Amino acid sequence: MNHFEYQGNDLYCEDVAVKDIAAQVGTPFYLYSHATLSRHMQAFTSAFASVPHIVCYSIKANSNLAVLKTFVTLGSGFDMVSGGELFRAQQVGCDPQKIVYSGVGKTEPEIEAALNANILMFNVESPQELETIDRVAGRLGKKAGIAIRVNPDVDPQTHPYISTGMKQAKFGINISQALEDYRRAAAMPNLEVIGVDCHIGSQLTKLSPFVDAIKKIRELVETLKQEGFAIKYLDLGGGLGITYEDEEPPTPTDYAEAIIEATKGLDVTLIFEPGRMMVGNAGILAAKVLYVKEGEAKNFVIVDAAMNDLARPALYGSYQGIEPVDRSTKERMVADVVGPICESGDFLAQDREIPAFKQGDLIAVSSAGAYGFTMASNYNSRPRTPEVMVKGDQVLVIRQRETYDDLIKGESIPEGI
Ligand SMILES: Cc1ncc(COP(=O)(O)O)c(C=O)c1O
Ligand SMILES: N[C@@H](CCCC[NH3+])C(=O)O
Repeated sequence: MNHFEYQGNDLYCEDVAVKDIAAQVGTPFYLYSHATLSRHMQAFTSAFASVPHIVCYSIKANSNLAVLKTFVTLGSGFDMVSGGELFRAQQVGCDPQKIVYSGVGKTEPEIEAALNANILMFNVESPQELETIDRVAGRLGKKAGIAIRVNPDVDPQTHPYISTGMKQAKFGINISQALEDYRRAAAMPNLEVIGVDCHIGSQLTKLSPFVDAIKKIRELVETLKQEGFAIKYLDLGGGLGITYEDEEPPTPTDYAEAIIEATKGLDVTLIFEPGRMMVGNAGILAAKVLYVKEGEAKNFVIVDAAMNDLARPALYGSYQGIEPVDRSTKERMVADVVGPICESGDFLAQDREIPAFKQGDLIAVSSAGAYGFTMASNYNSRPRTPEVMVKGDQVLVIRQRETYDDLIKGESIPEGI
């Protein structure tokens, strides 16, 4: 359920017509519904109400400060993966004891900043990282709370680029080696082993990979406890999928039931790092049709948003819905929806049956709230889009459109060239 619905022929976000926002901010723009963001967070937390847990929203999915603040206000913590994300978390006043830090390439300055911020836990992804965190913590006179990110070698049955929990992946430490590394960590003076972590991939539409991973991890948690490790947290990562086209992912309630059952008796606080399911269907990318070109082999609807604004179709061949902002046209056409970028991979949809759009029409690219703006670039020197949040009848511009001056910020022309 989300709050993008038609009233008559006009697409609305909550109480505001999308066309009115386009008139105000121009196109293209990202648009998020505050009510949908809140609803998703509440659905997730209430599904786990019966067990001790912390929700650490995964910043990378959508890192706009207003989105982060919305979640913090509802009690969320964060899963972060860089110094930049820590900075964002601090800007919105997140409780550092609800921050976990994942990622295979944490630098010393980033580790130092996270220790100084007093975050809850580092999800450690390699034996060398253990040593580095121990050294940096020693230098600062601090103890670092750590979990090892365990790679359980489970197939998440998702796109290979976003599958992380198989042994071919760069992520985590193989489950067969994890116990040994836990023992090594226990001997390091500046580390405090407090958890076990696992994240197997993104856009999962079945429960079985989550459950299979937990079965493997459970054994490790039990062994660690028997050996005297004080494992307080079991971080199960994110990964719950959403409907882009016709997928039927588990609901938060189904997911919670399966997880609660699979972790029964472990006596730990569960940590979750949901990203996509919180924000994906809470956002659209709105764009305007520049040209409709009828070709011999294909028709093209050329819009003013492109792969630099929304990379997912170009990067993963992924499906994003294309909806009219005014649905009064009943005629249909089959076309590629493409942007102005000079790449043949610059498409938002291919061979798609869509309304017979005309020059000047507005389109909504649906399910664009996750990994949309956060993966945008300035390729072809295109200023990045504004981001707008609607809350009831309020239109809140939460990021301005970039200017040409923003594009060249930090560049210089050295004398003599
Ligand atoms: C460590 C980690 N946690 C959480 C997430 C969020 O995943 P999702 O957006 O699929 O919920 C990701 C991305 O897949 C991740 O790499
Ligand atoms: N960027 C990916 C998800 C990456 C998940 C990161 N851990 C997507 O759009 O589907």
